[in-house]
Amino acid sequence: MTGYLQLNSGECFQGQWLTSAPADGIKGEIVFFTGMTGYQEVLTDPSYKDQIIVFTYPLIGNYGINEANFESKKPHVAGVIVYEAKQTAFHYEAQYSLIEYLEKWGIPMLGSIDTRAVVKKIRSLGTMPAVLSSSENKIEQDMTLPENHKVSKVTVFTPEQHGSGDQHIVLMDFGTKKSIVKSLVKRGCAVTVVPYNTSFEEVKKLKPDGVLLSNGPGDPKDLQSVLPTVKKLITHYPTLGICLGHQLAALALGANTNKLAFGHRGANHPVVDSVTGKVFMSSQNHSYVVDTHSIKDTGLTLRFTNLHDQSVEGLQHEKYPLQTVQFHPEANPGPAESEYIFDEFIETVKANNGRVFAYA
Ligand SMILES: NC(=O)CC[C@H](N)C(=O)O
Repeated sequence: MTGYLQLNSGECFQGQWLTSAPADGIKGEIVFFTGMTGYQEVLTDPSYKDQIIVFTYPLIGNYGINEANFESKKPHVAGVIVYEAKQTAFHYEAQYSLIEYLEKWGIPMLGSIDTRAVVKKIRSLGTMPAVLSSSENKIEQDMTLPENHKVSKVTVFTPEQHGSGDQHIVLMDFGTKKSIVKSLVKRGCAVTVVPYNTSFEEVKKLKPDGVLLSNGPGDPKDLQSVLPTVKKLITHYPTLGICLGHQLAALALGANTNKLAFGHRGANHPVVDSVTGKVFMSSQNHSYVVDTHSIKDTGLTLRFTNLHDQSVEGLQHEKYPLQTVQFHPEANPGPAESEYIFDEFIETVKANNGRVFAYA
């Protein structure tokens, strides 16, 4: 059955539904992911909440969907665009085909789309609102995306415990990926995942040895209400910020964030670490970046830089034991070369030895 993708810039692409067609048009910000594999992790990463995702690799779904690689309990994307998707999964661990999985969750997937042409538009005009619908004529004129608080839709409602060990990490959940929790648990940490709006006093009662600010969807500036708490956490506990968590740490300390034209979403973004002098490939999924110039006079120092566009990939602080990264050290999808960020964090936490410091 024929379906259409219409971009806010006016172009309309005709394709074929690979799942049931959505009853009404599906609206979302259109973004593209360049990795060849890892679609299961992308679909279930809460940072993609309500976005329409274009997979640039031309054949998606070969190995199906398994039980091991979910990044959260369900898919969060609004819709999926591919050139071709496999009807049947070819992998011994596959539980569903990609099509069955999306069908189960009511997420529409449109195939036979010239994804290269779509990506070229997004690359030149930037990410934009888009609509998926079944009728060319029914396409909506009003492409404005509704204002919604995405983080409150993907955070846990009550604290959750994972793992056990001597180091207790409180994970502020702005839409965390399971791989972040796993990365801490496998290093012998007890992790308490708490709702994104948990107060400093509540976190303190949990007696953390360290705090992790998670990834998550949307514009970091929509989360002004949590910035005072984020600042207090950074000034009292060893802290690691990942992606949205990195952006929130920067905002809380007085730096600024901007929106990139079309973001970084893929599994092979080169980043240089100014401490080791080494370059590694990183897994990325973000639209916003910390403005390089804005870190001046904040006490923040630049540690990681993106080698494609020189954008900020990670920060430290002159005084506080803070490390932030724009990329994903937990990988999934993508290379695990930057996992050492977790090792460093645990070392910092251990060296701090449970001390609750309070910097002025
Ligand atoms: N993966 C993330 O945490 C993304 C952060 C933020 N929502 C952005 O798009 O920049």
